[in-house]
Amino acid sequence: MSDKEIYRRILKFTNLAETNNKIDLELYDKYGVKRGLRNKNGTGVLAGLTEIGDVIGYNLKDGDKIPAEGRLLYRGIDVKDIVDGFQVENRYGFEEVCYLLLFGSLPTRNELKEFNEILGESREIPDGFTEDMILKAPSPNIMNKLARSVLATYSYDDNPDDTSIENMLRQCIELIARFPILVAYAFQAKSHYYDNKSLYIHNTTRNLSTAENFLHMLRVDNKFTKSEAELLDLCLVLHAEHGGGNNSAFTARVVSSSGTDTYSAIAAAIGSLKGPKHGGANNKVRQMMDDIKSHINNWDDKKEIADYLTKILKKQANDGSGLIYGMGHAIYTLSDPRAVMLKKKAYQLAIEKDMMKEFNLYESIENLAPEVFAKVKGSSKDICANVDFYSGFVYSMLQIPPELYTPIFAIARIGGWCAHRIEEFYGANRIIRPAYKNITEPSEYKELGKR
Ligand SMILES: CC(=O)SCCNC(=O)CCNC(=O)[C@H](O)C(C)(C)COP(=O)(O)OP(=O)(O)OC[C@H]1O[C@@H](n2cnc3c(N)ncnc32)[C@H](O)[C@@H]1OP(=O)(O)O
Ligand SMILES: O=C([O-])CC(=O)C(=O)O
Repeated sequence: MSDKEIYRRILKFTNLAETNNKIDLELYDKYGVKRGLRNKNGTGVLAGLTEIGDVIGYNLKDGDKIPAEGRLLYRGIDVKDIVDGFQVENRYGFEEVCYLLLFGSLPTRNELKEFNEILGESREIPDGFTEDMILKAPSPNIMNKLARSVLATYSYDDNPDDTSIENMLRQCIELIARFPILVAYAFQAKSHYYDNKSLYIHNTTRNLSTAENFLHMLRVDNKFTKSEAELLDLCLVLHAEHGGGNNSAFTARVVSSSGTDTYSAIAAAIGSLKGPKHGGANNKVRQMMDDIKSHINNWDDKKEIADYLTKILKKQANDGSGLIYGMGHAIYTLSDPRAVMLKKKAYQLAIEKDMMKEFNLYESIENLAPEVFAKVKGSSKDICANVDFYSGFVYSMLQIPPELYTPIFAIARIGGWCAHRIEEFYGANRIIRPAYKNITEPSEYKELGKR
């Protein structure tokens, strides 16, 4: 059968699939179902307890949501204080944050040293893995390759299904240590096999920080500056964790709750993070900005920008999704503290690199989007720039290519996912199994000839 014929038949089935998979949105109200596990006022349905991350975006007064500036706490400590703490001591912070997320308290100097040494030792990936699992099976998408590499790791692990806490911790620490390598090699394979570039497979290092090691593996000449590594380290710290309800952590928790192995749960979380409404939004912001730049004549003309944002919201421009990527959040209302910090960095870098024209365009979009959103959608929902809005701009100034924006998010978030897996497994210890109400009328099976 020709491809054309297959396509024609699929189109026919598409109409059926479309017609038979629509659920009348009013039924959600009728049966009291919380669509997207969200309450009427936009707050999330309470689905669990956690001690890992706390995301604060509003206050509740008599059941009403009162918008507030955003705050993010890791194990009860404000992420801003964590950042100030390691920066003032002129050291890297990501490993300290992973320790905090996994074990629940800040490490002493000696504990941090021991933890860093284990991470360094765990970077070594199994013999033959790079050749057989990465170079022989590249992917045009690094997140896809990362998920497949995590699943493939199962068959290189002598004890993959042992869910004792010590074995799970070993697997988690190895994944935290190896994500930068898996991402760097997946990127090199993609560049070589899909983009016709030379292949660079640099050996990993033991004594460098996670951020330094990643830049070392990524750059053709292994070179990077201290300030570049510090900037990447800050990005990793800011992306490491976001509570139990964010889509990828919740995915890791749902999958873990069935009792399955670490690799299955983490591969599923990677799949979630890849989505354009979650971690994939950072690359979508970059594509949207390219689209906006190519359609707007005067980047200083606020009306022209607002008109184009209106078109985006009406699904008449950009990718037709109707979304202004990098804007809006399920919890934050007035501000996402990570976006505030990344914006400051973006501003400093824009001055240094003579990119203020571009920075100003980002800022205009950030400022105009909420009012255009309110006007077009007739919604009183507060939307602010989220972590994905300025991160790509920052990465671009580190000469990091766009296809690595979301994988870098994963290199950071593996810390949070592992903490949530362990907490779900040992804290909650119940298979997550909500209910779905079936709303179809019962019908009879008919013989093939009588349909
Ligand atoms: C790391 C992260 O995951 S941060 C988030 C990254 N994602 C993005 O930047 C993508 C753009 N933003 C969004 O899609 C949303 O703001 C989300 C998914 C992040 C959060 O959404 P929520 O706050 O839960 O809003 P919810 O899904 O209830 O949407 C309410 C309405 O606002 C719309 N909306 C929310 N944000 C946006 C946006 N940025 N652009 C256009 N419409 C938006 C929704 O499409 C929906 O419209 P509808 O009722 O017509 O279907
Ligand atoms: O909390 C969310 O819904 C998404 C988010 O910002 C994150 O996971 O970092």
